[in-house]
Amino acid sequence: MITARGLARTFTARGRSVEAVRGVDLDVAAGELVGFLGPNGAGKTTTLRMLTTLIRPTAGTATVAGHDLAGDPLGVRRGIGYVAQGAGATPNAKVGEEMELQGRLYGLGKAEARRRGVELGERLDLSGLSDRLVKTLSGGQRRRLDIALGLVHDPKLVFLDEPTAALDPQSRANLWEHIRALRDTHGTTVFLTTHYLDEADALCDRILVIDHGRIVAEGTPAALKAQVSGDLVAVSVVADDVPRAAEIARRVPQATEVSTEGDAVRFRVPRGDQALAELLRGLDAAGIATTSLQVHSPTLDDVFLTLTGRSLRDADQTEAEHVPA
Ligand SMILES: Nc1ncnc2c1ncn2[C@@H]1O[C@H](COP(=O)(O)OP(=O)(O)OP(=O)(O)O)[C@@H](O)[C@H]1O
Repeated sequence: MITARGLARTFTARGRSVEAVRGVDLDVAAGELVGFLGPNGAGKTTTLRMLTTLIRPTAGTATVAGHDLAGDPLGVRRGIGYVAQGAGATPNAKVGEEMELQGRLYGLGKAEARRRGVELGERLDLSGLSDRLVKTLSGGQRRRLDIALGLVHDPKLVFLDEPTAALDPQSRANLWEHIRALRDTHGTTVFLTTHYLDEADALCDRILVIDHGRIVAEGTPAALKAQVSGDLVAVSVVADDVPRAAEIARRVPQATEVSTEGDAVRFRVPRGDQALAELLRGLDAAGIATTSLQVHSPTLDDVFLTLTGRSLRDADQTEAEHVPA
């Protein structure tokens, strides 16, 4: 559905050159729900704007929804939906009118545009709102309307730029359901940007992590997290037993970074759940009682930290501090 090779974009602003995207390779298959994750200023929106024909790449090639980006931008535009950040419904228009207008802009007849508006309204929980002014909608309803407008021509591929930015947790969870349904019920390929770790983790089949205009990691959320040094296992025992417990931990297959602190023994292992059984058997055989046991799985932030030496949250902070006023 998307293939991109060496996609790059440099901006020149106030005599200064900014390499926003520095050679991105992407492959997205039909029916995938892919997340493009990175801190503010990483190059997510610029990549999306290139893939949706809104800006031209400085270098690289891409095929999007079966059409060559440079050779057939109109074909790309017909085949995709794009829901931009803070996307575009007119505040003083009525919801129903806005949907119908969008359908007409895509060349649908009046009756067909109206029918399509009703159908999308039902799909995105907007039924009963068609006479409401856009500006009176809640944040969640507004985002669902933006998505409905992006789907009016029934694209097989939809790009969502920060779809849940600024929504409260309940509206975000609700929107995730709708985004999942796009793929699960309608087979739509979804490519979305986010800088929310939990969103990428909960929603996406596959994640591409971008930083400073380059893709630094790619995989399923589980595979990415497994790349990090693994789960952290912590076991507490009676203080006198700590040296023996540490010895038993060292014998757990694939255990690394075994350390002790107070009454706790900690180590890393690829699969914490499996290691736990092994560890408990060893402790039991040695007659050592445990007072607590914990397994911490790595987060996507740990992945980013391992790859870049910075936390995603810190990176966001750093970028935010550099945004000119
Ligand atoms: N039109 C432009 N002119 C100059 N620089 C730009 C322009 N658009 C983007 N940039 C710069 O390119 C870099 C990447 O920006 P981009 O908007 O793609 O990041 P992003 O990952 O989408 O961030 P956010 O999460 O904040 O939307 C930033 O340094 C940004 O300031």
